Amino acid sequence: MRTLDSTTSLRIAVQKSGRLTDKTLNLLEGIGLKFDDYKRSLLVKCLNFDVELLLIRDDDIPEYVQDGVCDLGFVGANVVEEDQMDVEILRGLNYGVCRLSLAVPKDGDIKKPEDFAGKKIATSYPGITKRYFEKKGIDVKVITLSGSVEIAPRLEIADAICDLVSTGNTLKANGLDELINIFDSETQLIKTNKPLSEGKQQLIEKILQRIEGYQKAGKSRYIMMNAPQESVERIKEIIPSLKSPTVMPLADNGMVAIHTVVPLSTFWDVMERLKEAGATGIVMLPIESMIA
Ligand SMILES: Nc1ncnc2c1ncn2[C@@H]1O[C@H](COP(=O)(O)OP(=O)(O)OP(=O)(O)O)[C@@H](O)[C@H]1O
Ligand SMILES: O=P(O)(O)OC[C@H]1O[C@H](OP(=O)(O)OP(=O)(O)O)[C@H](O)[C@@H]1O
Ligand SMILES: [Mg+2]
Repeated sequence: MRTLDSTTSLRIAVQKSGRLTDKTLNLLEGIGLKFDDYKRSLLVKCLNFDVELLLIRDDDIPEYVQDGVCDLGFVGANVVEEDQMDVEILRGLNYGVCRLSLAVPKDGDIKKPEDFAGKKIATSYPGITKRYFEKKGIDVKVITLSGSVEIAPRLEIADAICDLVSTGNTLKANGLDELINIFDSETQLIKTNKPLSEGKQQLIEKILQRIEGYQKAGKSRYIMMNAPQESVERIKEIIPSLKSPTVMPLADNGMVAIHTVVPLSTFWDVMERLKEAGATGIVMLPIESMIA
């Protein structure tokens, strides 16, 4: 086992190849970390920070972080919850959003949790599934499969399944109905509980602040518009600004330029009302990062 001292780089575990890989690497690049060609190696040096990425299977990430082989890891909450490792969850990251659900063959006789008593449930998440039924005091037989779980009822290996669902298309394609959502998941940033050097702790703090800025920016848009001076007060009322808008006079008499930031969720509503209030030339720009 590696000893964690100030001379080693901050090591971050990332899924090597799967649903979380591109989004995690985009996030890391989005907060300003630059990497060499990460497709070629399993251990990738960061070019501008004392950081390295370890690219591994997602199932291995919580254990690597628990053992201090990696200091941080990006992994689904479903895997963290399944493995019950001793790690700290630093924050949720709003991607890889899915749920772990119990699903049953259409028109079958399982309709509620009690109906699962004595039934066989196929899953890649035996820990979460068993704990769910143990809490309810219902006896079930859990069959662990590493993939293609949805096919198990048709092969008569199981009466029901417990698997990840997002759109529900995979369930539908296999003639299954989603019955009970037992766990909501998203990607999480996890940290080792092993002692870390002062330098690493500071770097983690910096990474966390940048992620916060990056997440806020993703949910906001910078907007610019022109408007008659007399519309400014009405426009200010419409814009649910994070900060008060910047208002600048234009060369055209009586016209001003207004710049501000709006939450993406309200953008289209705000845009329509701004037009009604007399704003013209409305431009929306994505924001790369927002520091408080
Ligand atoms: N349909 C989905 N929609 C959104 N997120 C999902 C979906 N399916 C899985 N995820 C999330 O993405 C993570 C990785 O999924 P993926 O299918 O790439 O894992 P895997 O096949 O176990 O990969 P590995 O080879 O690394 O073990 C899951 O643990 C879960 O958190
Ligand atoms: O509700 P849906 O949007 O259809 O998504 C659900 C499917 O996504 C995941 O599999 P994935 O596609 O990652 O394949 P894998 O299990 O083979 O890795 C999960 O295991 C389900 O099978
Ligand atoms: Mg996996």
